[in-house]
Amino acid sequence: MLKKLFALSDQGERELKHGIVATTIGHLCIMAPISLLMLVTMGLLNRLCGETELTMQPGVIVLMAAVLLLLIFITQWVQYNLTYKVAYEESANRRITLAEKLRRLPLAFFGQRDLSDLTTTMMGDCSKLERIFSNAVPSLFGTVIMFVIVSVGLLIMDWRMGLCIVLPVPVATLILIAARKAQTKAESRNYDAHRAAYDGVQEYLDTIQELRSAGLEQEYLDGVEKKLDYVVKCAFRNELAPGTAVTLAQLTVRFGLVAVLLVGGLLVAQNMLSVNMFILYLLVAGRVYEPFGSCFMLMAELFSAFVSIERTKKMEATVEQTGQPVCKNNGYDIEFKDVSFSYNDELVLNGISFVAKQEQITALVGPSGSGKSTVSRLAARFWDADAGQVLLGGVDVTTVEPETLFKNYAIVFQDVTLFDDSVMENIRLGRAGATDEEVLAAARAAQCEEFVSRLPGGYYSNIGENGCALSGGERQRISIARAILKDAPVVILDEATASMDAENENLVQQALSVLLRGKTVLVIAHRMRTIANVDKVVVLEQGRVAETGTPEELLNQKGLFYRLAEAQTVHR
Ligand SMILES: Nc1ncnc2c1ncn2[C@@H]1O[C@H](COP(=O)(O)OP(=O)(O)OP(=O)(O)O)[C@@H](O)[C@H]1O
Repeated sequence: MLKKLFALSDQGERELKHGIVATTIGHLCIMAPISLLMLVTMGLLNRLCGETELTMQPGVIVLMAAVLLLLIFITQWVQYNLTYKVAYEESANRRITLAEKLRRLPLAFFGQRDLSDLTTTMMGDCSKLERIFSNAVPSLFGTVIMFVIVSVGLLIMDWRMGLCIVLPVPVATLILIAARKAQTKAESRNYDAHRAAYDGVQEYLDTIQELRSAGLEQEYLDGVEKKLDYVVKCAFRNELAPGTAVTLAQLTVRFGLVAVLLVGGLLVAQNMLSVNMFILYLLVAGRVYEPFGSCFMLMAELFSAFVSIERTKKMEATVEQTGQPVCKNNGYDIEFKDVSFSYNDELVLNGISFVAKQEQITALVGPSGSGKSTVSRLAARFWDADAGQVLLGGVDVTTVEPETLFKNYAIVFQDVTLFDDSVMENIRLGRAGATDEEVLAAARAAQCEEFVSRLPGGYYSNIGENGCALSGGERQRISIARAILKDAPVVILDEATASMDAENENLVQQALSVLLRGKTVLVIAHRMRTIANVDKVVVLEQGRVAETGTPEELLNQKGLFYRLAEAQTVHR
């Protein structure tokens, strides 16, 4: 039950149970001094009443107190060790499991969740659960179990006085449960507000150049400020809901002591209860609610943690991309067989069929938004098709584990991602373990030499966050060098040469044409110049294949391809 409720591992559940047992024993030990207090009080009362015989020797009482203190220390030490161990280990495991999960998720998942959402789940939610497991859960369960045991004893000894002590606790718990819905709502709203503010600040920093040049910086900052104000409001409301409920609950349990005083006094006056029993219940009532003070607060914290647990569970439940660890392909033809695909229920590819043959360059052409990039992403199983099949050398790509499949592909994306590292390491990303000489050869083939020689440290120069120290064309050449280094049998070029000047583009085209020989190449290019020498063109229009053929055949057909080519000639 604990495993399911708190999304724990088997070991985590086991250790949490041990922690709960230790906490319960700890709480019971804390209750034990009441019996000692009772003995001392009764001894004092006897003395006041003139009796000379001691109920218990002072030495025995001191010894018992020492034993109890030792017991309390041991149980608390065990409880502390167990609960903190389980909390930190579980948290580390949870983060590793989530990271592993992310590795196996389709890219579609990242399109639906933004970065701050994922970061919050991986870091924020995990930290929150760490706190909850080290603190709230064992203490909460320990307190409840201790209270049930003590309550049974109290009810057996005197059910009337027992009820006075027991009843306020379920009433206080009901108050907290009733407030839970409002608390969960406030917690979700608070989370969304934080995320929106985080996104706003992040976007502001990412787009500061554009905002400044458009004179919109102040306007944008006003928007961010509003989001931050809303965060303050939400955070306040988020504290208010559980705060009110916890205060009410704590007040309710205090009525237990009042009830013991009133009912007990009345029963003693009517000779229906002994003074000793009255004192015992008074002592118990003064002590038994103590753990509940912090417990109610922890309960409110636990309710809020359920929102984090749900988010974590949701992420863990996302369907992974699985498949065989081997790809038994026969050659490297890429075939699309009646493939359809939607982003968020919006159909963007509809019954796409074509073959991109090995040792040939196949160009995907079409107006903006016609689905070219989507086709290339499906070819490498970044996403899985909703219907139809994508085959690599006759093997359905959905039957192969993505990591195994990716080994066959070298991809040059439209948006190049570079790391805050040297040129050398950024290129080496194409093939981990490549020697410096191999990296340099790939860099030269991609025409990087000219701009790298201008950098102060050459290939060892740091290029800043996402290559901010480089121009668009230079970034793309690094990306091409990566692909050259990887030397994979299938190459996908997504607008690979878009940011280069004519001179550079020609040089890179030369390098690519040598590299691409004998490979299956799928190239997305808007410029007709870049596809003049391709073997086959697949023209897309609104997610369908409009035409296929060689560039000459399509020009002669005078269809969409011809019109696109014409339009570019006119506009050049
Ligand atoms: N991650 C995404 N989420 C939702 N819709 C998307 C996503 N990526 C693309 N689309 C939509 O899918 C359609 C096809 O996009 P795609 O990028 O494949 O077209 P394209 O032909 O490559 O366009 P372009 O030439 O402008 O790059 C477009 O309508 C686009 O808005």
